Amino acid sequence: MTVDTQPAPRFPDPRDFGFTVLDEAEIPAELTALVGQVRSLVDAVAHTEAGPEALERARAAAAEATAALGGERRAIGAMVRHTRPDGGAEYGTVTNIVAGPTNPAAPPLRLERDGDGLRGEVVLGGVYQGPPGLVHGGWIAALLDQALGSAANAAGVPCLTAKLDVDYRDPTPLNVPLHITARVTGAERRKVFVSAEIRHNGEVTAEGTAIMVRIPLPG
Ligand SMILES: CCCCCCCC/C=C\CCCCCCCC(=O)SCCNC(=O)CCNC(=O)[C@H](O)C(C)(C)COP(=O)(O)OP(=O)(O)OC[C@H]1O[C@@H](n2cnc3c(N)ncnc32)[C@H](O)[C@@H]1OP(=O)(O)O
Repeated sequence: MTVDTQPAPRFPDPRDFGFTVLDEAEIPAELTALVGQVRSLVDAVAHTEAGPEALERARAAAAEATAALGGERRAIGAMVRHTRPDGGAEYGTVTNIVAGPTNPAAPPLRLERDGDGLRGEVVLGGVYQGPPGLVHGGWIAALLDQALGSAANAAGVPCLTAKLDVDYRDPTPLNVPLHITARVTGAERRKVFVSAEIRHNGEVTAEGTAIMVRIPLPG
């Protein structure tokens, strides 16, 4: 048996490649609170049965809130740095649709290191619905892709998904804690092989495997 004693490579600093990077501590608490409020609003709008007057009041308040933010916008591609307890850094885009901390459309999924992989927990409400009472299959794939990509990137290798396979084993319910795990299972030249699962109550509802391909970085 071969034991790999190589330390994981350090993820390159995206600033060295022209990306804007903010530390997650730089995200104002007021923005985090606003993002949470907008998530609640989206859920309320999607499910409301309020009458016309209440709907018009809510629309006007939403228009006012949009105007209050002015025209100042963060650049597309801006990244956020998360510093792990061991001092290492992990990066993602700040508006990532699955995990972005400033994106109200993201659940968000937060992943942390667990042994040689990652794990996280997420609850998806009715705005992630596909079949009645169940999570949309595309969102299941999105959760798995994020976990798979994060596992490969957490191993210090900037890479993109080249191939994603999803097995939908059992229906994935809404409004319950979903447990997600992901790990690197192998590597060959520029390919990194990764595997992930979504579980509810300990039962696997979906499994994903992917081939991630390392991005050639200049220099
Ligand atoms: C320091 C700054 C870094 C900044 C960037 C940070 C990254 C992210 C950081 C944090 C993220 C956290 C998590 C994110 C999670 C979400 C992930 C996503 O959603 S990714 C978006 C969707 N995916 C795409 O848009 C890819 C589109 N495809 C491509 O760009 C190319 O096809 C690419 C790069 C994948 C490969 O193209 P080629 O020209 O560079 O390389 P070729 O030679 O074709 O392939 C290399 C090897 O890969 C295999 N390969 C390529 N495609 C394959 C496929 N579909 N199936 C199987 N193998 C494939 C080939 O057979 C070859 O293997 P052999 O070395 O010969 O053994």
